Amino acid sequence: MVEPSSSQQAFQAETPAQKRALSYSNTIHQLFTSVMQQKLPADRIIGEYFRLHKKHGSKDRRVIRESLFALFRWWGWIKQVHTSGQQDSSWFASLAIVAELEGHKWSQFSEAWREFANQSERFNLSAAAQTLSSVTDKCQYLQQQLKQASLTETQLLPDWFWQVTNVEQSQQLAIVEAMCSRPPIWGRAQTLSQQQLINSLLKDDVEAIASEFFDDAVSLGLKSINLNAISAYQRGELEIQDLGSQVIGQICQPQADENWWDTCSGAGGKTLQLRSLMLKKNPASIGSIISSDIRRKPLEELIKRAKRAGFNGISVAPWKSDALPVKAESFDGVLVDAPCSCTGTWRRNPDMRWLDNKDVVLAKHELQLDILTRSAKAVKPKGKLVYATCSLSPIENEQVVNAFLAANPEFELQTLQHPFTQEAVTMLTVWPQEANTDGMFVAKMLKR
Ligand SMILES: C[S@@+](CC[C@H](N)C(=O)[O-])C[C@H]1O[C@@H](n2cnc3c(N)ncnc32)[C@H](O)[C@@H]1O
Repeated sequence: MVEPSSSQQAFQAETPAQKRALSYSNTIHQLFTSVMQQKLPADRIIGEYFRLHKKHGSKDRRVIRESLFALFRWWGWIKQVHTSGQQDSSWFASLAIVAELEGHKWSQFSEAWREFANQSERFNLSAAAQTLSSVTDKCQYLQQQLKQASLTETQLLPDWFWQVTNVEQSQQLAIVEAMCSRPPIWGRAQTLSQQQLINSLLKDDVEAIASEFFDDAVSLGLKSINLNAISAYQRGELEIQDLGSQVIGQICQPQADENWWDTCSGAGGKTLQLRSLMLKKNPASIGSIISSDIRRKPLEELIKRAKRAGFNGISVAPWKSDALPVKAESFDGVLVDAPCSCTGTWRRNPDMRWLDNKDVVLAKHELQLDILTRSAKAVKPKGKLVYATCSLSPIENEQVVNAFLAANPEFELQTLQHPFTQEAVTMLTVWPQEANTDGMFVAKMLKR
């Protein structure tokens, strides 16, 4: 971590709000610099900071966290303002601008940041005259504030994102709009019905809304929640899983008596969904799932989560995509949720779009194809093979599936109905703007 700079001496803070605004600014600058220099996720840096600095109350944490994430969300524009890296007038301008762009409620602090910025001749910032709801409104507001800048909406995502995604121009604005807002927290009713879960959450003062797309999905809104204070979570009746990610289990459509292999299960978000879907079809389901991953820790976490839900039928088999850890040609279904660039999760991690570069998309193609090819050997005749990623790039998606199919003609693509748009497709990309989710990709193949 870098030491906070002594901006207090350079900028005149007289009122209590100005003093507080300077103190927040120091902390946010320290965290921002750490993320950029160490190239580590902002979530991790901020989590570690709050663990070590217990003095911050919940309001302080909110101002610091939301301002930090906002800087990354709007960095495509802000980097044209804050060019020095120092805690100078351009830094205060950046803080004031992102508070305005996000409509943050702490106007006493954003006013102070604006006053500090305006002490320099470079800036003459004013608050927005009205609520800025669209990215285009925001672009126009900022362009008026910064006459020398040349701003466009597509700058809010790195150039290389547009190069690796083949997005039609008519769709670009909708994608930027989604990528510059946060999706809600999505949950899944794991052992209860959707309505039973909503009723149970209400008792813990959490208002959940039923998803119109899946009868076990609920939106828990945008406010951060303390899961440990929610009884449905403690009893394993609720799992947190983005709605885009839930598409994958729905496409797998496991039958109650099937056996599945989840080859890159991580901590088992999708394993648990598969088992829940089996048990909802038949509470006496004799189906089973074997979950594998290169990392052992998440597999331990998966066992705990399965126990919390009271799920039988789940076991783990670590592997590192070498020799099969399971019996060949023995599974009704194999799910390959492959490691990828995670560009589809940028709404929740806006810093990653600036920390990563094009290489993250180009680097995993061979590994993805290798994992898919090896995993496919476990599918039995007439069995299903599902390939998924949370990438929005055809390089990690369609190109991997096409290369696999060319070398493995015994598999054929199945036509799918996109659950949000109802389109019939063979390769399904969930775009974040379709249903307020993360982005995902899925293709389902059948073994002849
Ligand atoms: C997209 S994540 C899986 C997320 C998980 N399925 C879920 O729903 O929460 C990809 C996983 O692949 C694992 N992985 C990476 N390389 C691997 C390899 N060579 N063999 C097996 N698993 C691997 C990672 O550890 C990571 O947990």
